[in-house]
Amino acid sequence: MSTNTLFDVNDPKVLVALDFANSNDALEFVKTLNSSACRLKVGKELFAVAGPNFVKDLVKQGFDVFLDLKYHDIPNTVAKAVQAAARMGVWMVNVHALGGRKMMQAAKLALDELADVERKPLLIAVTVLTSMEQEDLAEIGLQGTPEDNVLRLASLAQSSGLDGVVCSAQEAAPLRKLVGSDFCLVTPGIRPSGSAVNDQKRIMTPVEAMTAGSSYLVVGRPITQSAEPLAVLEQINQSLAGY
Ligand SMILES: O=C(O)c1cc(=O)[nH]c(=O)n1[C@@H]1O[C@H](COP(=O)(O)O)[C@@H](O)[C@H]1O
Repeated sequence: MSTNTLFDVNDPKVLVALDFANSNDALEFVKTLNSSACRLKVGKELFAVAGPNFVKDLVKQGFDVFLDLKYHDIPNTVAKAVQAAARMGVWMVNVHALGGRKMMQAAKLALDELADVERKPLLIAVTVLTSMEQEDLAEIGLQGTPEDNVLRLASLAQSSGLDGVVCSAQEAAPLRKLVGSDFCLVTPGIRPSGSAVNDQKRIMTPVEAMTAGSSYLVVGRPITQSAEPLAVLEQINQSLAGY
C-alpha cells in the first residue's frame, strides 16, 4: 500500500469506521481496501443491519476488526456479550467504563475463560465520548473536565484488567504518563486538517494524535465520505510513517 518503507504493514494504525447504513455499501467500500493499510471498525449502525456473519466475513478476508458495540449492562450480560464477540473472531471489543469495575472485571474474566477461541480480542473501555464537552458531563452529573474524567475512568479500566481505553487524542499525553507504554489508547475524533468536524468536539489531526501517544486512530467520515477515500487513507498512512 504505502511506498514509504517506514509504514508498518503488520500494524496499521488507522481503524476505518465502517459507519454505513447497509451491508452492500459497506462491502463495496471494503473491496477497495487492503488489510495491510488499515483495520476496520464495525459499530452499532452497521452491525444492526449486517450482523455477525458480516463481521465474520471481514475477519475471513483477513481484516482485523474492532467490534464497537460499547457494551454497558449488568456484569453477566456484558460477560456473555464479549464472549459472543470473541467467537466472531474480532481483534478488539469495547465496553463502557461507566459500567464500573465489576462489569469490566466480569468481561475480562469471561474472555480469559473462553477455551474455544484461538485469538482472544483486546478488551478496551470507552471513557468519555469524543462528542462530549465539560458542559455535557456536568448535565449528567460528572464533575470536572473531560480530561479529569478520562484519567479517572482509564485508571479504573486498567486496574480492572483491561487492555486499553477509547479516549480523545487530546487526553492521550497525560494519559500515557498515567498508564504507561503497554496500555492501548484508541482515539476517535481524528480530523486531518481541513476536514469537516461534524459532531465531534475533542479532535486532533492524525500526526498530533500519534505524537500525543495514541496507539490507534479511529477515522470514519474523513475517509468514508471523501470523494477519494483511498487517497485520504494513503495520505494519513504516509503522514504516520515511523510511528
Ligand atoms: O468507540 C468509538 O469508536 C467511539 C468513541 C468515541 O468516544 N467517539 C467516537 O467517535 N467513536 C466512534 O468513532 C467513529 C468516529 O467516526 P468519525 O467521526 O466519522 O470519524 C464513530 O464510529 C464513533 O462511533
